[in-house]
Amino acid sequence: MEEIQLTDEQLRAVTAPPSIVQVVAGPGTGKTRCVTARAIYLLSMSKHSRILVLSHTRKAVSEIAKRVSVAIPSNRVNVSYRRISDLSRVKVMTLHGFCMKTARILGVFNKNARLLKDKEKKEFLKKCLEIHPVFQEIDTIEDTIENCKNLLITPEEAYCLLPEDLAKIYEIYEREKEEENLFDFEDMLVSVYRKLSSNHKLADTLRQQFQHVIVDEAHDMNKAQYEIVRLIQNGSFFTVLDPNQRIYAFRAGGGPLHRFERDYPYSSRLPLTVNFRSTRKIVNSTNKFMGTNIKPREDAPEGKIEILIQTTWEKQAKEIARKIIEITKDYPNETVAVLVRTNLQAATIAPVLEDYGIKSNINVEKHTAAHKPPDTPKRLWEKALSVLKKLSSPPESKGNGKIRVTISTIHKAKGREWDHVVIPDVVDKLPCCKQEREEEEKRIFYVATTRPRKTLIISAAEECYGQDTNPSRYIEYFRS
Ligand SMILES: Nc1ncnc2c1ncn2[C@@H]1O[C@H](COP(=O)(O)OP(=O)(O)OP(=O)(O)O)[C@@H](O)[C@H]1O
Repeated sequence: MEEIQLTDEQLRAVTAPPSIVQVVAGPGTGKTRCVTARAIYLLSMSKHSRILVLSHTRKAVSEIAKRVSVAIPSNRVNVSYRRISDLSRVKVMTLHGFCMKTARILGVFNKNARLLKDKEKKEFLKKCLEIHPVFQEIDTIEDTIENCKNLLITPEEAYCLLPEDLAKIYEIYEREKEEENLFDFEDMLVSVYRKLSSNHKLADTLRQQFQHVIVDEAHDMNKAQYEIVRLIQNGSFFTVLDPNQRIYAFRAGGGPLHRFERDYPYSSRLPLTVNFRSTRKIVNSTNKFMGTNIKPREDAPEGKIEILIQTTWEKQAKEIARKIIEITKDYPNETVAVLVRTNLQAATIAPVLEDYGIKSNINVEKHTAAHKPPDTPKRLWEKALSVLKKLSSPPESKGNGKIRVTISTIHKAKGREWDHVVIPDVVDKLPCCKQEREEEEKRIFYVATTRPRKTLIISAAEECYGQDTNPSRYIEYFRS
């Protein structure tokens, strides 16, 4: 059993009366810690209450579930130990998992309906494009349809919002899918929302099931998810969020953020102001970069930030490998992560590290797939692939084979932390990467730079995947 230590401001959030509470706080300030402590606190308040904790990723869900199962609250929180031992009253689920389960309970799809898996979806969409050709990249069409559904926009409404061709293909996709008795991932959200919003009795039954709803990382909820949670919460609704870590806008995430205050005008908004994760230097630089004012914890060490600039991508990758060997020699039991924007970066850096005896656990996202990104010219793509081959040339020095690092996309790294973090390819325009809007790119970089506990290494090359590049302007904020 592990006691959860809480500061005064964390304690205030955890023990706020069960009503509508929004904890708005920066990275490393203990939001996830508060989610865990709040679940246990609510569990202890009544022997009948049931608590639903929702998060976005399976990793986050298993982490919260693990923490809830081994945690006891700080002795400053008055709880009944007998009550908190009944963990069956806390359900920790992903938002998608919850919607899937609810869809099944509500019987929103008929018995023979089949889920259209991601891989099949593209093939299915191609068939629809034979009925009505649209001269756009298939990925763009797929994203558009997905986003419409996440925003609860019907095909009829899409005609007022999108170019006619895109609205038409959305309409055809929906029609053909229904005819073939198929449904996709987003249908689960849309159908659950429609069923609950049109049948108040059903929504009421669900509301009786959980007396308290807690949502972690609420800044990445899309409209469909937000509306569903709104329909099933019963007046005790605790959310934690950081608007500066909103990195799923490209999938319509974060849209409902501004709705919260309007929908819940009497909610309590509680801040957390101290970062417990990172060194002073990291907290101060990320503050400067994002214009935030988060305090480092009192005993935070000064720490260091290193900037590496190399002439070529290959030299950069080798320098990163050497740095990792150096770090793990000094701190053999500490964790190291290389955080990237794209699957291609993960695929290209892993073999270089391996040549140096560094093994990688790769954690990439299907939405940043390593297939050719839509706006990459064929010539550039071939060059990028040839980089992969060239990297098999013998390196200068080998590691001892015992070093392990995590290579993760930044999207998969949210909510996580490591002792040492390397961010490669911090350039103004990364080739082979479909860049998001400036503000979103900034938030993505912010998420990456706020993951390390001790060392942050920011790296760039003047040539990436065969293309001339400039080190990003972002780097200036991290120089001493
Ligand atoms: N009161 C505290 N005392 C000591 N350590 C703490 C305290 N609160 C949080 N921490 C530690 O600080 C780190 C960050 O906490 P947590 O992951 O809960 O932050 P977060 O706000 O969810 O971060 P992010 O938004 O960046 O994911 C963790 O290692 C956690 O154990």
